[in-house]
Amino acid sequence: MSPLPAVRATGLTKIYGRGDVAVHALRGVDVAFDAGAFTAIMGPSGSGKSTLMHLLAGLDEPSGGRVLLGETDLGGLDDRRLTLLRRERVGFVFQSFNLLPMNTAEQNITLPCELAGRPVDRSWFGTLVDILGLRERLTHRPAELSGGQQQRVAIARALVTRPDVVFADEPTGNLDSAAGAEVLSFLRTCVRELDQTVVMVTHDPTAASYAERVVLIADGRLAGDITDPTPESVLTGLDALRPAAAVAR
Ligand SMILES: Nc1ncnc2c1ncn2[C@@H]1O[C@H](COP(=O)(O)OP(=O)(O)OP(=O)(O)O)[C@@H](O)[C@H]1O
Repeated sequence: MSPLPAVRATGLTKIYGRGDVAVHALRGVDVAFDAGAFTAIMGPSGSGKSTLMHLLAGLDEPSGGRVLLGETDLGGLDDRRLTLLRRERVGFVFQSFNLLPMNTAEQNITLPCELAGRPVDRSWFGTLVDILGLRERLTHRPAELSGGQQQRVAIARALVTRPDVVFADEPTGNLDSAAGAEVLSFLRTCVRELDQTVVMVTHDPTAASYAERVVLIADGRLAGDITDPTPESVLTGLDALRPAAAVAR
């Protein structure tokens, strides 16, 4: 039997608004993300990537279909349970880092444990800090760190509770290409060496090539699946979506 995916969606639909102004952002998506894998989600602007990620992370409710985080059906959870699940079983990395400016790097990293009222697992914390190259930066505040270092702090923060899955939304969008490449290498190392699960939305084929798999979305539907992507294979996959996207509009 194959191991349970970290997160999966079946028949997922999302309609924003009603009647004439209704937008069908997702039109029936079936997709599973393996535990211990680094997957990128790509597709044209407006294809439904952010919507999919928000539904997978329990940040918004689907119009139809199901999301399962491990064995937990998110549809069966009330608001309080969903909040707890997001806090304890899901990690987030944003384009804009979202660190607390008055807190040190260490305080930013351990914040999710504080919010969950859980002790920090010091050995795991140490592993993360070493893998992410933050040992010498722990007493610095965000303003004293480079963009790449800030994003590495955000990655450590996302991983400190050992979540089932980390969702990264354009994690390199605010970084120059060298810092972006470094952050992506660190993310990949966290997946490979620490057996973490990362699902990343990106517009950048080079960023996507750091993942082990790229899931393509067009017009609210799954439109492709690339294993061991290269920037070239991702570009080819995206190019193939163009006519379909144009016809759909
Ligand atoms: N809150 C909302 N209300 C109404 N329509 C929305 C809302 N959020 C998204 N949409 C629409 O749903 C569709 C999918 O949007 P989504 O943000 O998921 O796409 P995306 O692929 O992430 O786009 P981008 O790459 O531009 O960020 C788009 O047509 C968008 O305009």
